[in-house]
Amino acid sequence: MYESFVNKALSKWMEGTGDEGDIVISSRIRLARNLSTLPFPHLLNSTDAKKVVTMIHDALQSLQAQEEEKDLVFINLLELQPMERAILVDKHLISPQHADEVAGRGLIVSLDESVSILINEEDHLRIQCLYPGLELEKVWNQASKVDDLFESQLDFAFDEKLGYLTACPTNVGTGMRASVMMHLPALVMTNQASRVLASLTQLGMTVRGLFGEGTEATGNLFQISNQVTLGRSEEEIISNLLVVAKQLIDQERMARHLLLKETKKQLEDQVWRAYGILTHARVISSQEAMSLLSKVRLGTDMGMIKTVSPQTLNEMLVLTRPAFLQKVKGKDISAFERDAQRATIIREKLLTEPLNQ
Ligand SMILES: Nc1ncnc2c1ncn2[C@@H]1O[C@H](COP(=O)(O)OP(=O)(O)OP(=O)(O)O)[C@@H](O)[C@H]1O
Repeated sequence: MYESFVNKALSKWMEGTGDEGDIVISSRIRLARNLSTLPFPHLLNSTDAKKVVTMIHDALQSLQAQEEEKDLVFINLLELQPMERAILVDKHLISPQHADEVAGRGLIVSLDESVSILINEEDHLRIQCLYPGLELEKVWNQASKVDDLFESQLDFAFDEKLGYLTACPTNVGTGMRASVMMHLPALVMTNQASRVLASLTQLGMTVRGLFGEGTEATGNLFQISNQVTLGRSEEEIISNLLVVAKQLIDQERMARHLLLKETKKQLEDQVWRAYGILTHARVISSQEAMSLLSKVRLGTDMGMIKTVSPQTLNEMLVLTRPAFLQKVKGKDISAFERDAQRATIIREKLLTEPLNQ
């Protein structure tokens, strides 16, 4: 069953749709929950870790017996090859940490891949919901529904004063991290990104790279999320993030406008050079591909390139990652072979979409 999740590159969050979809790639809500009867994952022995997985799997089966959440699928991560788990990371269905240590861990995913539940990652349950565009309320409604369903079957660790109890004290309270992944190339090109993003910490926000905590921003993609989970309601956290996201969208739009007004030719040159390299290169590193794809995306959003769809660009975020390239070849390949395979995939994808100037 898990094959369908690793065979296709496209997940719902990459559809390139949703509110402000030209700047906000995706919105995510993650809820951290723990069973009241067992120690947190970092203190679990392997027998108890298996017990947690079984209890959550049983809860899912009992929900399904009541005709609830029929499209959720349980996946035994031990059945997957490391390369297949890496694909789930690239699709943002699991965190890099969850792919590394798989014994005593589990995963539940919805068929459209908008919901995934990580079992025994940092907490017993990490319920995550992902949608394309700026759709925080929609993701919150979905995450909250899944949370309620599992809470109807399981006893979650909860304190009247503190709220939900979590392995890391920074998540106590709502256990919620709300985040938006934003494409901010014009703020970077006009040298405003570092200043603007640094100021977000004063507003209680964290800025992370493409794969979350401890990862670099690449391709001008930034993940912005709430830092505080305690003493605020879920709705407050979401509305604060929404305000911040909207301000960033305005600033990015202003920077795009400025680039168009003052340096239109240079901007067009950069966009078309990026398109030219991507459609002709024979060998390309992941870093270079990400940076050029960001420019093509900007050119698409600003109406310079008319035929490349946002969905194709999002899909390439996964298709050009090492794990997927390896999967396409069906065997382990060297770094050089990966770079060559990446160039071929990008060329073929971009050139099948006829060029319109
Ligand atoms: N808006 C988003 N769109 C797509 N993927 C996201 C988004 N926000 C986070 N992710 C992905 O979710 C995974 C986990 O992200 P991150 O480490 O930031 O949060 P977390 O693990 O939920 O929180 P914490 O660090 O508090 O434990 C990463 O793979 C990251 O890329």
